[in-house]
Amino acid sequence: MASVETWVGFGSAMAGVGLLWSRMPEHFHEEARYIISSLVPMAMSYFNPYEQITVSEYGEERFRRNKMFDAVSTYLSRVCAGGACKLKAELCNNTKDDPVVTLDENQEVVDSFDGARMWWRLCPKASKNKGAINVSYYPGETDEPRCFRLVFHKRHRQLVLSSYLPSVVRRWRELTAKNRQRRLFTNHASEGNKSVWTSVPYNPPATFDMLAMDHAKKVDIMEDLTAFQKGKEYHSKVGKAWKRGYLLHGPPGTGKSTMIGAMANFLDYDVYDLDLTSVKNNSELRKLFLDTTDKSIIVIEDIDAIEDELTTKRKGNKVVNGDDEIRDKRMLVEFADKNDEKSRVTLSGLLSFVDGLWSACGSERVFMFTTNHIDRLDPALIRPGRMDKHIEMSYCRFEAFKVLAKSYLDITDHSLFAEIGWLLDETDTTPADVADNLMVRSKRNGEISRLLLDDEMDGSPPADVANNFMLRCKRKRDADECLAGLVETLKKSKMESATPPMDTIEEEAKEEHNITQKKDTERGERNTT
Ligand SMILES: Nc1ncnc2c1ncn2[C@@H]1O[C@H](COP(=O)(O)OP(=O)(O)OP(=O)(O)O)[C@@H](O)[C@H]1O
Repeated sequence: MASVETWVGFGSAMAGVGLLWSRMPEHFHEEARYIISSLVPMAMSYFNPYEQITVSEYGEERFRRNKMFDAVSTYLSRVCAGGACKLKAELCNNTKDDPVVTLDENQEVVDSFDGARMWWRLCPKASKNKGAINVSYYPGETDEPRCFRLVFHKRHRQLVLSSYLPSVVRRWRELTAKNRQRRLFTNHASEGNKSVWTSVPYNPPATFDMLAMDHAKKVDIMEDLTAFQKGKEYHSKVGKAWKRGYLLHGPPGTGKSTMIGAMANFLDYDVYDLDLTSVKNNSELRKLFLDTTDKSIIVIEDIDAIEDELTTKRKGNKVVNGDDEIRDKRMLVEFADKNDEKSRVTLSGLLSFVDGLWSACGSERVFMFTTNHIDRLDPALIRPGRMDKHIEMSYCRFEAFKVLAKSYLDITDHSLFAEIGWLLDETDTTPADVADNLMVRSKRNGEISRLLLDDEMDGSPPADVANNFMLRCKRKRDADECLAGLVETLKKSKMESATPPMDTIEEEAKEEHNITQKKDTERGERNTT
C-alpha cells in the first residue's frame, strides 16, 4: 500500500507538470498533442496481434462501385453464411425459386484458410461528419459507404494478401459465372437529384431465330457479334478499346427493341438503357458510364429526338437567318451557353464515351443507338468510323414474313404465301403489324391447347390420336383464317397507298384552279390591250 506521503508527492509532481504545461508556449501544446496522438496508435498496434483490411463499397475515387466488395459479399453469402445468425434474403431471379441470401449488417462470420482464421464483418453505412454538412462525390450517397472488415492475425498477413484474397475473387468469379442473372438497368434521378442506375432481372424473350429480317443480314450481325466477343486479343494488339458501336435505324415497329433483346440473349450481356433526359450534365453522364459494368450493352434510344436538343446550337448556326424556328432555337441555346453551360449534356460529351478519351475505361461494351429517322441525325454521329456498324431494320418482306409465320402459326408453307409475298413487296408493312395480325388469331390456338390440356387434368381420357388430329385441324383452320385476314389487311393498305390522301387531292385541285384563274386573268389582260 502506498503511504500518504507517496500520494502527496505524486499529487505535487502532477501539479508541477500541470503548472509547467500551462506556462509552455501555445505552439508547444500543439506539437505535444500531435506527438501523443501519433504515438498512441503506434504503441497500440505494436501490442495488438491483429490486423485488418477494409473493403469499401465504392472505390477510392468514389466514382465506381468496388468490385472487390461484390466479390466478398458473394463469397461470404455462399461460403460462410452458415455461421451467421442474421441474414437477408432476396428473390433476384425470376426464373428460379431460390432466394439469394446475403449477410446482414454488423454480422460477423469466421472463415478459415490454410489453418488461418479470418473474421469478416459487414459494417453499415456510417456518417463521418455527424451534424456537419456531408459532401458526396458519388451518386445517391451522402454517407460513408458500407464496407467489409477483415481481421486476421499479423503472422498471416502474407497469406491473406497473396493467397486468401485472390482465392476469394476466384471463387466469386466461379459462383457468378454459374448463377448469373442478366439485368436491365435504367437511370433515374435519385433523392440527391443525381442520376443513378437501378436494375431488374432481364430475360428478353427475343432471339435471333425469331427475328423477322433478311437471313443474310441476320447471319452477318451474329458473326460480327461473335467476332467482337472473341476479340480481346485483337483489340489489344491493334491498340483499340474493346467496344463496338451499332446504329439501329428504321421505322417504328420494325424490331429495333426486339433486336436489342436478341443481342443481349446472344451475348449474355446486361443492358443499360440510358435515359439522357434525367442526366443533368456531362460530368453526371461520365459517372453513369463509369458505373456500368463490362460485358454490357449501353442503349441510347431515339437518338434523333435527344440529339435535337444536344445539337441545336450546331444546326442553328448553319441556318440562314430567314428560318424563324431554327433562329429561335439558336437564340435559346446561345442563352443557355452563356448562363448554363455546365448544366447540359452535350453531343460531344456523349461521344467521348463512344469513341473518345473515356471509351477506354471499361471493356467488352456494346453501344447501341436507335433512331426512326437516320436522315435527321447530326453528321458527326454517323460519320464513318464513329459507329462500327449501321443496321437497317426494314419493312416486312416475304423472307421476314416466313420467320413470323413459323413463330406465330408454326407453318412453313401455305397456299396464300405467294399472294402475301407479292403484297408485302407492294406495301410498306412493318413486322409489328404483320405479327399483330398473326397473333390475334393464333391466340385461339393457345385456347384450344389449354382446353385439351384441361381435359387431361380433369381425368378425362388423355389427349389421344383423335384429339391431336382435331388440334391440328383447328390449327390449320386458324392459319387459313389468319392468313386470309392478313391478305385483306395488305390489300387495303395497298389501295390506301395507291390513292393519294384527301388533302393532297384538295391541294392539287386548288393549284389547278389557281393556274386556270391566272391564265384567265392573263388572257383578259391581253384582250384589253
Ligand atoms: N423484326 C421483327 N421480328 C420479330 N418481331 C418483330 C419485329 N419487328 C417488330 N416485331 C414485333 O413487334 C413488336 C414491336 O417491335 P419493336 O418494339 O421491337 O419495334 P421498334 O422498331 O423498336 O419500334 P419503336 O421504334 O416504336 O420503338 C415486338 O414486340 C415484336 O413482337
